[in-house]
Amino acid sequence: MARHTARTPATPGVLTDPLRNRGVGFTQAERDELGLTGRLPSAVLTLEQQAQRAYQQLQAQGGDLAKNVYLEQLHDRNETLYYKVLTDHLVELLPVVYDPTVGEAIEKYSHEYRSPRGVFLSIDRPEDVEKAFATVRLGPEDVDLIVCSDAEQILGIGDWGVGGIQIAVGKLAVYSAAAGIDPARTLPVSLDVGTDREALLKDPLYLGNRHPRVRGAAYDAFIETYLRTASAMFPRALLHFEDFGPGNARRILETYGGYRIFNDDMQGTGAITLAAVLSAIKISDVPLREQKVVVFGAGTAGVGIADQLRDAMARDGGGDGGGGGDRRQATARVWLIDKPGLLTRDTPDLRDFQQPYARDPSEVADWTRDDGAISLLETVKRVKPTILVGTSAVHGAFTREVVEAMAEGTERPVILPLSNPASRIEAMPADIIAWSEGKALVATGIPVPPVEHDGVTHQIAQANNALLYPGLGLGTIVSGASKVTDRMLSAAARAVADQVDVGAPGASLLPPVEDLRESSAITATAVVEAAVGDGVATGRPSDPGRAVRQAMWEPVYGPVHGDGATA
Ligand SMILES: NC(=O)C1=CN([C@@H]2O[C@H](COP(=O)(O)OP(=O)(O)OC[C@H]3O[C@@H](n4cnc5c(N)ncnc54)[C@H](O)[C@@H]3O)[C@@H](O)[C@H]2O)C=CC1
Ligand SMILES: CC(=O)C(=O)O
Ligand SMILES: [Mg+2]
Repeated sequence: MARHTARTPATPGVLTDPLRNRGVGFTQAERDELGLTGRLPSAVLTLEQQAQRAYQQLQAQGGDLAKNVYLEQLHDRNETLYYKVLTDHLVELLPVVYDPTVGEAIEKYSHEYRSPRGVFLSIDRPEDVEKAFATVRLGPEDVDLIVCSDAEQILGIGDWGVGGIQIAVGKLAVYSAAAGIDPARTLPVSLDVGTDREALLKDPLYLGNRHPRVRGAAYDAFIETYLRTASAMFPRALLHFEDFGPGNARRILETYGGYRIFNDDMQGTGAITLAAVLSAIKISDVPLREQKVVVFGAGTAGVGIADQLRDAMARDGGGDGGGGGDRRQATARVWLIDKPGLLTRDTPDLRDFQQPYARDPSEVADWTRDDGAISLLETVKRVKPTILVGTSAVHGAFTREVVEAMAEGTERPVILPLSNPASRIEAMPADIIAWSEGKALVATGIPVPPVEHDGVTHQIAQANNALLYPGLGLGTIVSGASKVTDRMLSAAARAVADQVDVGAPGASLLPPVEDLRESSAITATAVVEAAVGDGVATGRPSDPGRAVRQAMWEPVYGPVHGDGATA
């Protein structure tokens, strides 16, 4: 007797395409038109009702990682609904889809994997780069933004191989939720060059290339193939680089400056830190040119920050930040500390980007050394810095002694433990504020609740590049800027700082996350104006503020598109 296998009817394409799917949000007429008759329960819900249900389901998840996984599944099912939930609850959900939970999602990627999102490019098949991009079926005018990562230095948690796709996904979610960049016009990309993490290489479920990281000429050729192909196929796209290792991040940015490229860890982080410093100056009254900056952790982010603070100090001294005496003087107001302690010209194996800041050994000849190294504490005591930046991913590096020495050396020390995720922060704000007796002006990379001290509520600004790069990206897209210039970065930093009122005691140094959409629009407008001023804009809107707001996508159901439609 013939055997009959029960068959589930095939799901219509529109229900499996997250950009078009609305599930029970489709009206009866739309269901008939799209061939969905009888394929959904009878009720029709509004987007608001669907968002309520999704939010209830989200609350039932046990813990932030489970919430992240739930939201990613929603993202893969119905993108409009995902962004509706995310934007309606941005303060609560930003830490779930982004920093710090995204770090955990990346570590567990191969085990929590449900479905692919993004474009996976493998160094073992560079000839497939064009073919892979062709599968997204988007034309040259259809892509505004691509975020890629090779995942060598994810946040402060190191090399996570193909799991790094989730940092690209998370960064794009912030772009769309915070700055209204249309998610249909964005692509997350994994550049899978292998991993040096033994545990991943040995994990039978690991989903990436199972070999050590490829370096040298083959790596460079792969990056070049990516850049050449992406910019030829999608010439309007801004190419955002995220969480590359210190050896590659800056080299790629400098080598390929001719492309429309942006390194978030260097440029975005530098600009948001400059914004926090500009706000702090309004409180401390110490002019920018007189600041003294110690950076602990002189890698991609640390030296990116040093460069932007240095250029801003040089401009404040009367220069253009581009060269000459002011720049030299500003450089001399920055001290870098890395694993060997304070970096001096005779420190072995200095990286090329650290060299400009390395101190003259004669200047520190009588400073105390531990095992030959000049410590952070000794540097703080000697230099009396006004600003201390942490980008080392060393938890607890800002000890009580260090914070007390900062507070002894200057009236209102600016202390910025910027390392992510929470397990890597150099010190918690509650400690910094207590140890400095309420004097320190603090901002952190992760979201931190306010701190009460001596009758003052200190709002802790989130100095995470996410508070700046969405507006910067939107301004770059709206202006059609051919590159991201230094002036666009400093305009973004100023625009962010200008939104802050530091009049009240304990005021935050940066705008709050709940205002991120409005703040991003203001930042984007300043970026468009700077792009026009710098002569790199290819579009010149007569009213930049209006053009920015008109360009911002919102999560609402628009016209429906049947199978075969591209929108
Ligand atoms: N708040 C924000 O927006 C951002 C924060 N970050 C955070 O900054 C941290 C560093 O990130 P990247 O610069 O990309 O990494 P990186 O690897 O390029 O830099 C880290 C640097 O810290 C140094 N370091 C490690 N141990 C040290 C020690 N014991 N003493 C002194 N220096 C030490 C390393 O040698 C390296 O130069 C991460 O935690 C990351 O999450 C990075 C980008 C943006
Ligand atoms: C925020 C960010 O880009 C980082 O921690 O790497
Ligand atoms: Mg990063």
